[in-house]
Amino acid sequence: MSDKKSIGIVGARGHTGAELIRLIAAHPALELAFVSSRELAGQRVSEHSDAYAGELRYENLDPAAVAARRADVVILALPNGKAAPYVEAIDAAAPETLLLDLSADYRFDERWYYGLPELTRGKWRGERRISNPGCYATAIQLSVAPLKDLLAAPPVCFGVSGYSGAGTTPSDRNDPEKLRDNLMPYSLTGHAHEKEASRHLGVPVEFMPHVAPHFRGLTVTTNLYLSRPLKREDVLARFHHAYDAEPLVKVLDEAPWVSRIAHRHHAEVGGFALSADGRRVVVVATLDNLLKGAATQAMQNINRAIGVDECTAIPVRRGRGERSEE
Ligand SMILES: NC(=O)C1=CN([C@@H]2O[C@H](COP(=O)(O)OP(=O)(O)OC[C@H]3O[C@@H](n4cnc5c(N)ncnc54)[C@H](OP(=O)(O)O)[C@@H]3O)[C@@H](O)[C@H]2O)C=CC1
Ligand SMILES: CC(=O)N[C@@H](CCC(=O)OP(=O)(O)O)C(=O)O
Repeated sequence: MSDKKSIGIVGARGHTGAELIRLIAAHPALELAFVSSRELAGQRVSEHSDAYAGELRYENLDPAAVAARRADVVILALPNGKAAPYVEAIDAAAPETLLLDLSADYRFDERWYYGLPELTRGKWRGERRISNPGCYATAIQLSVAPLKDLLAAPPVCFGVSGYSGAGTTPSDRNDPEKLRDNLMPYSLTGHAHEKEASRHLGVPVEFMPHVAPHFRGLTVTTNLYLSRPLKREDVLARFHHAYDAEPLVKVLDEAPWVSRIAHRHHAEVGGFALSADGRRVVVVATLDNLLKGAATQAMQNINRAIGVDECTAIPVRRGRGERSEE
């Protein structure tokens, strides 16, 4: 009998579900027990994922059926607003299940651990309910946290995402025709990730998202006014101090490019352009919204909760102070 933990994915047809299947297929301590999709029910997972070689087929599982499987771990990768019936069924029938939700539904719920490991792992108290952060919200928080004590005004964050960020439900924001040669602004005040980042940083931020014609990867460029002047080396030192021990956050001298982050598991933070008076700094962050912005971060959180190294099955190479992925 396998001593691996069983894991199921609800919403496994989607962009993040596909990345999770890839990560789990290579995981030494996890075994894919079920994958739920209404559209792909009956089809072999191996026909849709080149990373998975087993016999498993997609199934259409309702909340009661998911809970009845009694998997050790369940990931919900559903559109926003759809998680509650699954959470309720698991709470009732299998409360010991480790449950991770990728949507925004529990990011403001005090009973759930908000898992942005580099910033919140010290707050994990063994919770079995984990809310995975939003993609832009991850980039915003990683950009602001090292300077949080020096803010003279709310940071202003300009975000540009690839259209995989908008999921697979058809909309203007994932329509390649409408995005062709275009940059589409949306939710310019009050975006959910503005509220999420403000809540978890504990300081207000202002966020202006856009979607672009590329498929995956996002950039957040953040303008921060400081309460006292800093030199560029001081800013760099703060970011290095915050992230040099982190395998999945790289601090760069130059501003990172989104074209270099697709399919990579880490976030990059760099640029650090200062105004002449040292009171304004601009920080640029990139990450792959489907990986560090979703599936990879979920895997970090699950790894920690099942008691294995946080980077298990995440392709990261460490050593000599320089961390880069395989
Ligand atoms: N895309 C991204 O960059 C990021 C996404 N997230 C969040 O992760 C979650 C998943 O995102 P993503 O993978 O992009 O979404 P997709 O739209 O690509 O996939 C959604 C999945 O949910 C299933 N689904 C849709 N509606 C329902 C329903 N009513 N009941 C049951 N299943 C349903 C779909 O499969 P089927 O229809 O076959 O059942 C599909 O498998 C979302 O909450 C999103 O906000 C978080 C960070 C980044
Ligand atoms: C381009 C695009 O549309 N991106 C999504 C963010 C994706 C994400 O992280 O979503 P959740 O917070 O919903 O989990 C958006 O702005 O809503």
